[in-house]
Amino acid sequence: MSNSEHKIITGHAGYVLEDVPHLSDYIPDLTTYPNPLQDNPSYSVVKYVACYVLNLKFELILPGVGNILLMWKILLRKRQAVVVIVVHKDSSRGTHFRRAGPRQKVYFESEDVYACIVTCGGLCPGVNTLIREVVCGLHHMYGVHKVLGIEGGYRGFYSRNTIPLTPKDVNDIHKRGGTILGTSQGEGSNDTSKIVDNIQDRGINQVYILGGDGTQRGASVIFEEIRRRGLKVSVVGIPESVDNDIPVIDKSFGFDTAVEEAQRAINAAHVEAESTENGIGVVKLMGRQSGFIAMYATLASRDVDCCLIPESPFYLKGPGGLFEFIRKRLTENGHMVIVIAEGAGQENMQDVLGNKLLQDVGLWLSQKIKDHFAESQKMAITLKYIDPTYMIRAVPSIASDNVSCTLLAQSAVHGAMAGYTGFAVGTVNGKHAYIPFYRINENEKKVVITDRMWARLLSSTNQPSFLNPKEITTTAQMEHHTSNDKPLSHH
Ligand SMILES: Nc1ncnc2c1ncn2[C@@H]1O[C@H](COP(=O)(O)OP(=O)(O)OP(=O)(O)O)[C@@H](O)[C@H]1O
Ligand SMILES: O=P(O)(O)OC[C@H]1O[C@](O)(CO)[C@@H](O)[C@@H]1O
Ligand SMILES: [Mg+2]
Repeated sequence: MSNSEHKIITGHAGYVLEDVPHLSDYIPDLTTYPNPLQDNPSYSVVKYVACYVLNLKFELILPGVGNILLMWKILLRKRQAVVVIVVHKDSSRGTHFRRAGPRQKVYFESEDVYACIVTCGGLCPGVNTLIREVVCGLHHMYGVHKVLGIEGGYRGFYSRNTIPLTPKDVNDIHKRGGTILGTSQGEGSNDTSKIVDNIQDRGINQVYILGGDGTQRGASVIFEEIRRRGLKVSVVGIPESVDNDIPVIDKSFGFDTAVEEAQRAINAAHVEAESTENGIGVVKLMGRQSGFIAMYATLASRDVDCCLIPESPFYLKGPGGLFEFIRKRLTENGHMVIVIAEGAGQENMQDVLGNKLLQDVGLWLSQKIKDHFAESQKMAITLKYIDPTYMIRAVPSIASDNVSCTLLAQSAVHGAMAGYTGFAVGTVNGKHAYIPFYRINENEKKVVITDRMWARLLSSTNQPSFLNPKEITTTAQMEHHTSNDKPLSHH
């Protein structure tokens, strides 16, 4: 299987499984071992033993009155139980991914596993939790005792010291923000060949890679090189984006924490704004390419009068423009809060020659508002600008993200132990799945401004959409294709 080839299995009723690579694809006659979880007392009490997600076989299609029933029979080894999964007609079509979870057979003996963890790219709440849970998952579920932390991102493989990681070492790291391993950013800041040499020389056979889009592209290249060399090494990506802009997956870990933390800035802006006559609070939030943080922080807060995101262009002057709306809201309420994602309004920030100005959009907008109301001299305003950018991602993750990270780490460990490789873990339509790297790396997820969620936001703030009906139709047509890309369900 070359880089350009994907492992795609098709079935009846338009069923497509976009599968992930497996060590046995390129290494013949690998020995398998019973999954040690079968003797784990914690799992023995699980009634339905569905923790063993067997490699499902498509068995039979029954056309029904409204639905086509897809029946998958899973013979559970331990209890000989039969589970039938029913999938509705529409969801049986389209793309499916392999369900994450422990398998009956593993491809590594516990004492032979030598795992490593590396964290790259920008920070995100929850990274330490993931490190902790990969270490603890390997240790407690599979009896793996050799786990190495690579310091300082990819280049740490060949230029930095490593740290042995035991459950004791990582015991309370999830209570801290950042990454205990350190990180590095920037394309081209690694050397794949040297990384794989290092993996090979050390005898590492499981590599857990935490990081954003660039990191996952790097993981894919490392996997390709490992496969080219025929090494028995599982490469697992755990994609991260505080902006929640990873395609395919439902939500990225750390996003909820960032939205929670953003509330503190919005609350402060609101307190400042309502304390003075015609007070305006402007809060700039993360999101260079997508406005999910700004949108969810606005929906959560209810104190926000206007939310501006990269996906929804806006204009300042004239009827339907931002200045008109600000004047109206100040007249009605006496104060207002504006949330702006850092990538919003780039189309406005050009010099007279049309060149892009590399400015802080929050500062730019604040100045424009001040200038406008100073010039018109009919309304004195007081504007306070808050920029909590890095504060919202440098915090420890909240409880719900800790749970997500724990489960993601466990899915990652189960996948590697089962011999899968070259995949990313993530939640798709509510279920953990093993997703091929090319799917994670194909594009960035955006807020779809013709979708219900943006409509809900507009109705909650009652702000202008800044779009005329013709533009809305065009946008809807363009976005129809992208929103249809999401897999409907999975294997
Ligand atoms: N296209 C690529 N191919 C191979 N490796 C890459 C690629 N892009 C980035 N990398 C590697 O991944 C590391 C992290 O990438 P990058 O700095 O783009 O951050 P990221 O993972 O996208 O996270 P964030 O966007 O949150 O900063 C880089 O330092 C580099 O080593
Ligand atoms: O300055 P850095 O470390 O690149 O990170 C900032 C960026 O990271 C992102 O969250 C993307 O992960 C952007 O929205 C943000 O501007
Ligand atoms: Mg990136």
